[in-house]
Amino acid sequence: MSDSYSLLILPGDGIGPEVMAEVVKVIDWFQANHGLKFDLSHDLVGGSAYDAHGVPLTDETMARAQSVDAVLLGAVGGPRYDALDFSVKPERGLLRLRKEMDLFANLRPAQCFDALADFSSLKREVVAGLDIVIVRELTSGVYFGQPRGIHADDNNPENEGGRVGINTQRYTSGEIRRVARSAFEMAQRRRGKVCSMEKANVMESGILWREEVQWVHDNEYPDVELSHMYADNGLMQLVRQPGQFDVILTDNLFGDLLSDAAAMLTGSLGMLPSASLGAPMENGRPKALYEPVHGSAPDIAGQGKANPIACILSFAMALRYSFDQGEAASQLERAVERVLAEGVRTADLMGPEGGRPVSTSEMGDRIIAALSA
Ligand SMILES: NC(=O)C1=CN([C@@H]2O[C@H](COP(=O)(O)OP(=O)(O)OC[C@H]3O[C@@H](n4cnc5c(N)ncnc54)[C@H](O)[C@@H]3O)[C@@H](O)[C@H]2O)C=CC1
Ligand SMILES: CC(C)CC(=O)C(=O)O
Ligand SMILES: [Mg+2]
Repeated sequence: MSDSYSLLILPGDGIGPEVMAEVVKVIDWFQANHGLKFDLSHDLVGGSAYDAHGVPLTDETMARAQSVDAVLLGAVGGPRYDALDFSVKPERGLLRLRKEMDLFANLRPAQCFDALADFSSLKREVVAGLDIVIVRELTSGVYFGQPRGIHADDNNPENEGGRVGINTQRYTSGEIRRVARSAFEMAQRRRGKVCSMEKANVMESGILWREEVQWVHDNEYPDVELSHMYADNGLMQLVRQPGQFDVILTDNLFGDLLSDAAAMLTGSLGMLPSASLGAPMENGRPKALYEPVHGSAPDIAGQGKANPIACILSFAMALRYSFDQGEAASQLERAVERVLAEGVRTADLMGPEGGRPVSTSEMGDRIIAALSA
């Protein structure tokens, strides 16, 4: 194992740089107090890369991302870039990173800290103690399938407006099997249950998904309890009785929707971290990108209101999955838990009784203080 880990920091747009600044403080703390050494480099992605270079991700940044131990990303996008050509929209930069690094397994844990059980929009008894992981396929499906585009619908005089928009849901059996293995392995380390979600009742890709997940289960992980659910029912069940789930395995689009909904079980979208992992490299560790589940939150950007916890907990996932520093990861998670238990809240976590919310940087400082305590 190398004694210094290389980490590429891509803050991105909107609240991305604000929450990332707090993560950098946390990284500095671990360097100063934990004997860990990080070789940090910073670069642009999304709208900020477009502003500087005319593209949302340069080839140079892509090459750097391929060469480091891990990438940490804030968020991309914003209304300033809405009118750009689709090919250079900020989100294309992030999708290129995911695709070219082949980060097929997106782990999105949703944990309800006890101190926040009253801040979810659901009742305390529904969310208290919640601890689930969504394993979302990240490099295929309808976000990447061909054909795609917006075309003239020339031979269809009955189409008022005359255009057609196309996206294609496409999955190969190999793509399904490899992400299924990630979910089963995650379940083996947890409570041993996987629920796979698709729409096999109306989509052929859903039928293939169900069959291949079942195949991987029966042939390789028969010890894990596997169930299948249609994704629409799955989302309903997630808000009805989330505690019935351990690991949820699903495709790219459904995973995107399910994980934003799962965020509200934890109190705020500002709480949910994620790890996007590829196959193991020669050193045995996976290619990896860590990022909060949330976006660039243009409605609060630049105001010091963003909750940095999702991004900080994403770094905890990096400590665990890329740097083999499970104890340091747990220490950081406990520091977050302690700060929340002390009643420290950013604005997104304020209950109806109000109180004074802390700023993004105050929250970062409190977490550092808890690490030091
Ligand atoms: N991974 C990424 O970089 C993602 C980027 N986006 C992009 O972000 C932009 C905004 O998208 P939205 O749909 O508004 O989603 P969003 O996740 O940026 O915001 C949704 C709501 O949650 C709040 N929120 C999000 N993160 C928060 C945090 N850390 N602390 C406090 N409140 C927070 C926002 O203020 C907003 O009210 C779009 O351009 C979208 O494409 C969206 C999702 C993921
Ligand atoms: C590329 C992102 C904007 C898509 C998304 O919302 C996500 O991955 O959570
Ligand atoms: Mg999303």
